[in-house]
Amino acid sequence: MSRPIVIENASLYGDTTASLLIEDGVITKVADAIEAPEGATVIDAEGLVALPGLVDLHTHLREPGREDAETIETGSRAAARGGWTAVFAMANTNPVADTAGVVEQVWSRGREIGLADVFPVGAVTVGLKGEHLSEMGAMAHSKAQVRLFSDDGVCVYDPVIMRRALEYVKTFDGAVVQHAQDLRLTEGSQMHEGEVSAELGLAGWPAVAEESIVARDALLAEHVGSRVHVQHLSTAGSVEIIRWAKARGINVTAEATPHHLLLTDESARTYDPLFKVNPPLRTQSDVDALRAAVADGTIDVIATDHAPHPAEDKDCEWAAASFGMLGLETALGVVQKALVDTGALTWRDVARLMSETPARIGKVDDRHGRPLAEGEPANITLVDPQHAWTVDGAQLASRASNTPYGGMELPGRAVATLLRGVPTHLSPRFEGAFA
Ligand SMILES: NC(=O)N[C@@H](CC(=O)O)C(=O)O
Ligand SMILES: [Zn+2]
Ligand SMILES: [Zn+2]
Repeated sequence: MSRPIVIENASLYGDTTASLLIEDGVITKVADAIEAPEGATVIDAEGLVALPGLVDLHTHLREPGREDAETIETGSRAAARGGWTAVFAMANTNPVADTAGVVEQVWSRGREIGLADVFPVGAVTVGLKGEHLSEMGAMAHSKAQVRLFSDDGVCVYDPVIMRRALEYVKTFDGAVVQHAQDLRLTEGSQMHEGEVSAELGLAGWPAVAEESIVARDALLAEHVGSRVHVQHLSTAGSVEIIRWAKARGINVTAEATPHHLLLTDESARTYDPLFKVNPPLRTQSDVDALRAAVADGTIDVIATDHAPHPAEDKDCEWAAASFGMLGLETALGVVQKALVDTGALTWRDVARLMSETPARIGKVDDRHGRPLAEGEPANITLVDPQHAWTVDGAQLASRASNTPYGGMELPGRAVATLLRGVPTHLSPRFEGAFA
């Protein structure tokens, strides 16, 4: 049995101040003051915000196959440092996570490492090729209990395959998670299609390439009475379509990434491929629409799309570089900067967007995204909103260092993360307490 932990004077959800007692991985008491039991570790959380452990619905861990970019271990460590207690690992690995064997391997490796719960997302189609449905049922009934299926990296483009996938996931209450990108409209695309792409002479990626698929899939989900989740929403038009679909009662949810909530296509002027991402960074008016949608609940989740790439795939000219950027360790700070410090979100909203709702969509809300209350599993993130820090790609836990925020100051960060009462991340100020 581990030693009990007392977290004193934390600001729960940024609202009320309380102390928490944690015993055997469970929150056993929440009170104004708690007398520490014999042998307990006591943490002074004055000034810190306590949130339920964060749940990332969109992570790339790269294992198996691209361990030069990230492993389940380095990615789990990055997750823990970023305040995440659970991550959903995308299927675009090598081999692709399109069988029960691969998803079980990823799930078990996550358990073995123990720094975050790793929930594999299964591929919708065999090899992400978009032609034949994968063995979704076998993945759902494996010990990984897969509920989310995505060909992320590529769009499930064929409407008949998409329809069948939506019908199939209904049998185990799953969802199809879509990377909405019309393949024909984005052939050779390098960045958002607009004034900046025209000036820079880079091939454009029109907003309609995303919006047309979002609209199609909302209609397909309605037609077959199934559930669809749209990944990395990036345009104002996509927000309008999701708003319309929800008003119509369609079972659709959507996520936005921290980078689409902070950065714009103006950053492509640097020609630095660290800003090259799929979908591309859009305009300020798109960013404003995404922020408003996150605040009013049209967008349900903030997910990182943490996409590690080795230096050789980013230290090259823009057109040759891979799409994607790191996100796990910077997400909280970016969200605080873009949304909390600007007054758009409260910390309670952050708990909903980055823990409770992703846990519900991923069907792990019996374990994650739980209330900070007695009897609940002690998955807890302590955030220091005053702990400003300057991002340095070389200092991140990820094996890769492709962060677009290098040199940027972020206002706050996770200073402690507990997974079932076990510290998976402790900033230096707490290391002594646990020594
Ligand atoms: N987002 C990205 O730019 N890249 C992701 C794929 C994806 O999320 O579509 C990757 O796997 O590198
Ligand atoms: Zn994607
Ligand atoms: Zn992705």
